[in-house]
Amino acid sequence: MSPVIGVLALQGDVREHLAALESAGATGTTVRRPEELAAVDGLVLPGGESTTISKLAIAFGLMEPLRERVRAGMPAYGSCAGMIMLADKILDPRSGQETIGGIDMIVRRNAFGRQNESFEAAVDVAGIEGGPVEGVFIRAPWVESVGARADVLARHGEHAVAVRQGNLLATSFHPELTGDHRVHRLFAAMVRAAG
Ligand SMILES: NC(=O)CC[C@H](N)C(=O)O
Repeated sequence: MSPVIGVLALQGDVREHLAALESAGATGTTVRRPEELAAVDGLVLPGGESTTISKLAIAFGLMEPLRERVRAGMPAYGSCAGMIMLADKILDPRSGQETIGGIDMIVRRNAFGRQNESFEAAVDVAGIEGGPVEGVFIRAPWVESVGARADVLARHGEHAVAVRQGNLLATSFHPELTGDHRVHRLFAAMVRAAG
């Protein structure tokens, strides 16, 4: 059976992730309410603006349910702002900014520069066959440091840009914008394996 994977739909590039999940053989659905979160097998946290996503998650009563499901082992994949949401710690949070946490790492927001410094780069990701993926970096975070429980799957230059810890996966870049669905296939396989 194809797993049902939610996309947190508070803000950000929700549609692109839903399309990428469908192409990866999963069923995608939007999640805005705790009841919707309870019904999915895994969750994608899209890119957007992590400060806004944090505020809306609190306002929608989703922050605690998200933390509980992640703690209980629900697979989650965060791209860009979603990576920030899965980090245990932000180096430079805005005041009041919270994360769901779960990955033992410290991230730096906007580390690769501003919007007009956005770029694409080929990124070799451990566990993804068939050559590098095209990474789209838009005001992307990088991983400043990871703890012992997290594995770095990819780097761009010196900096970690893809990390996995158990059922949690995070990338600095946006695979949903490229038409290459291998990262979503990897995540769908993680969700199937957890089910
Ligand atoms: N494309 C993105 O998701 C940008 C992330 C944004 N810079 C943040 O702090 O959330």
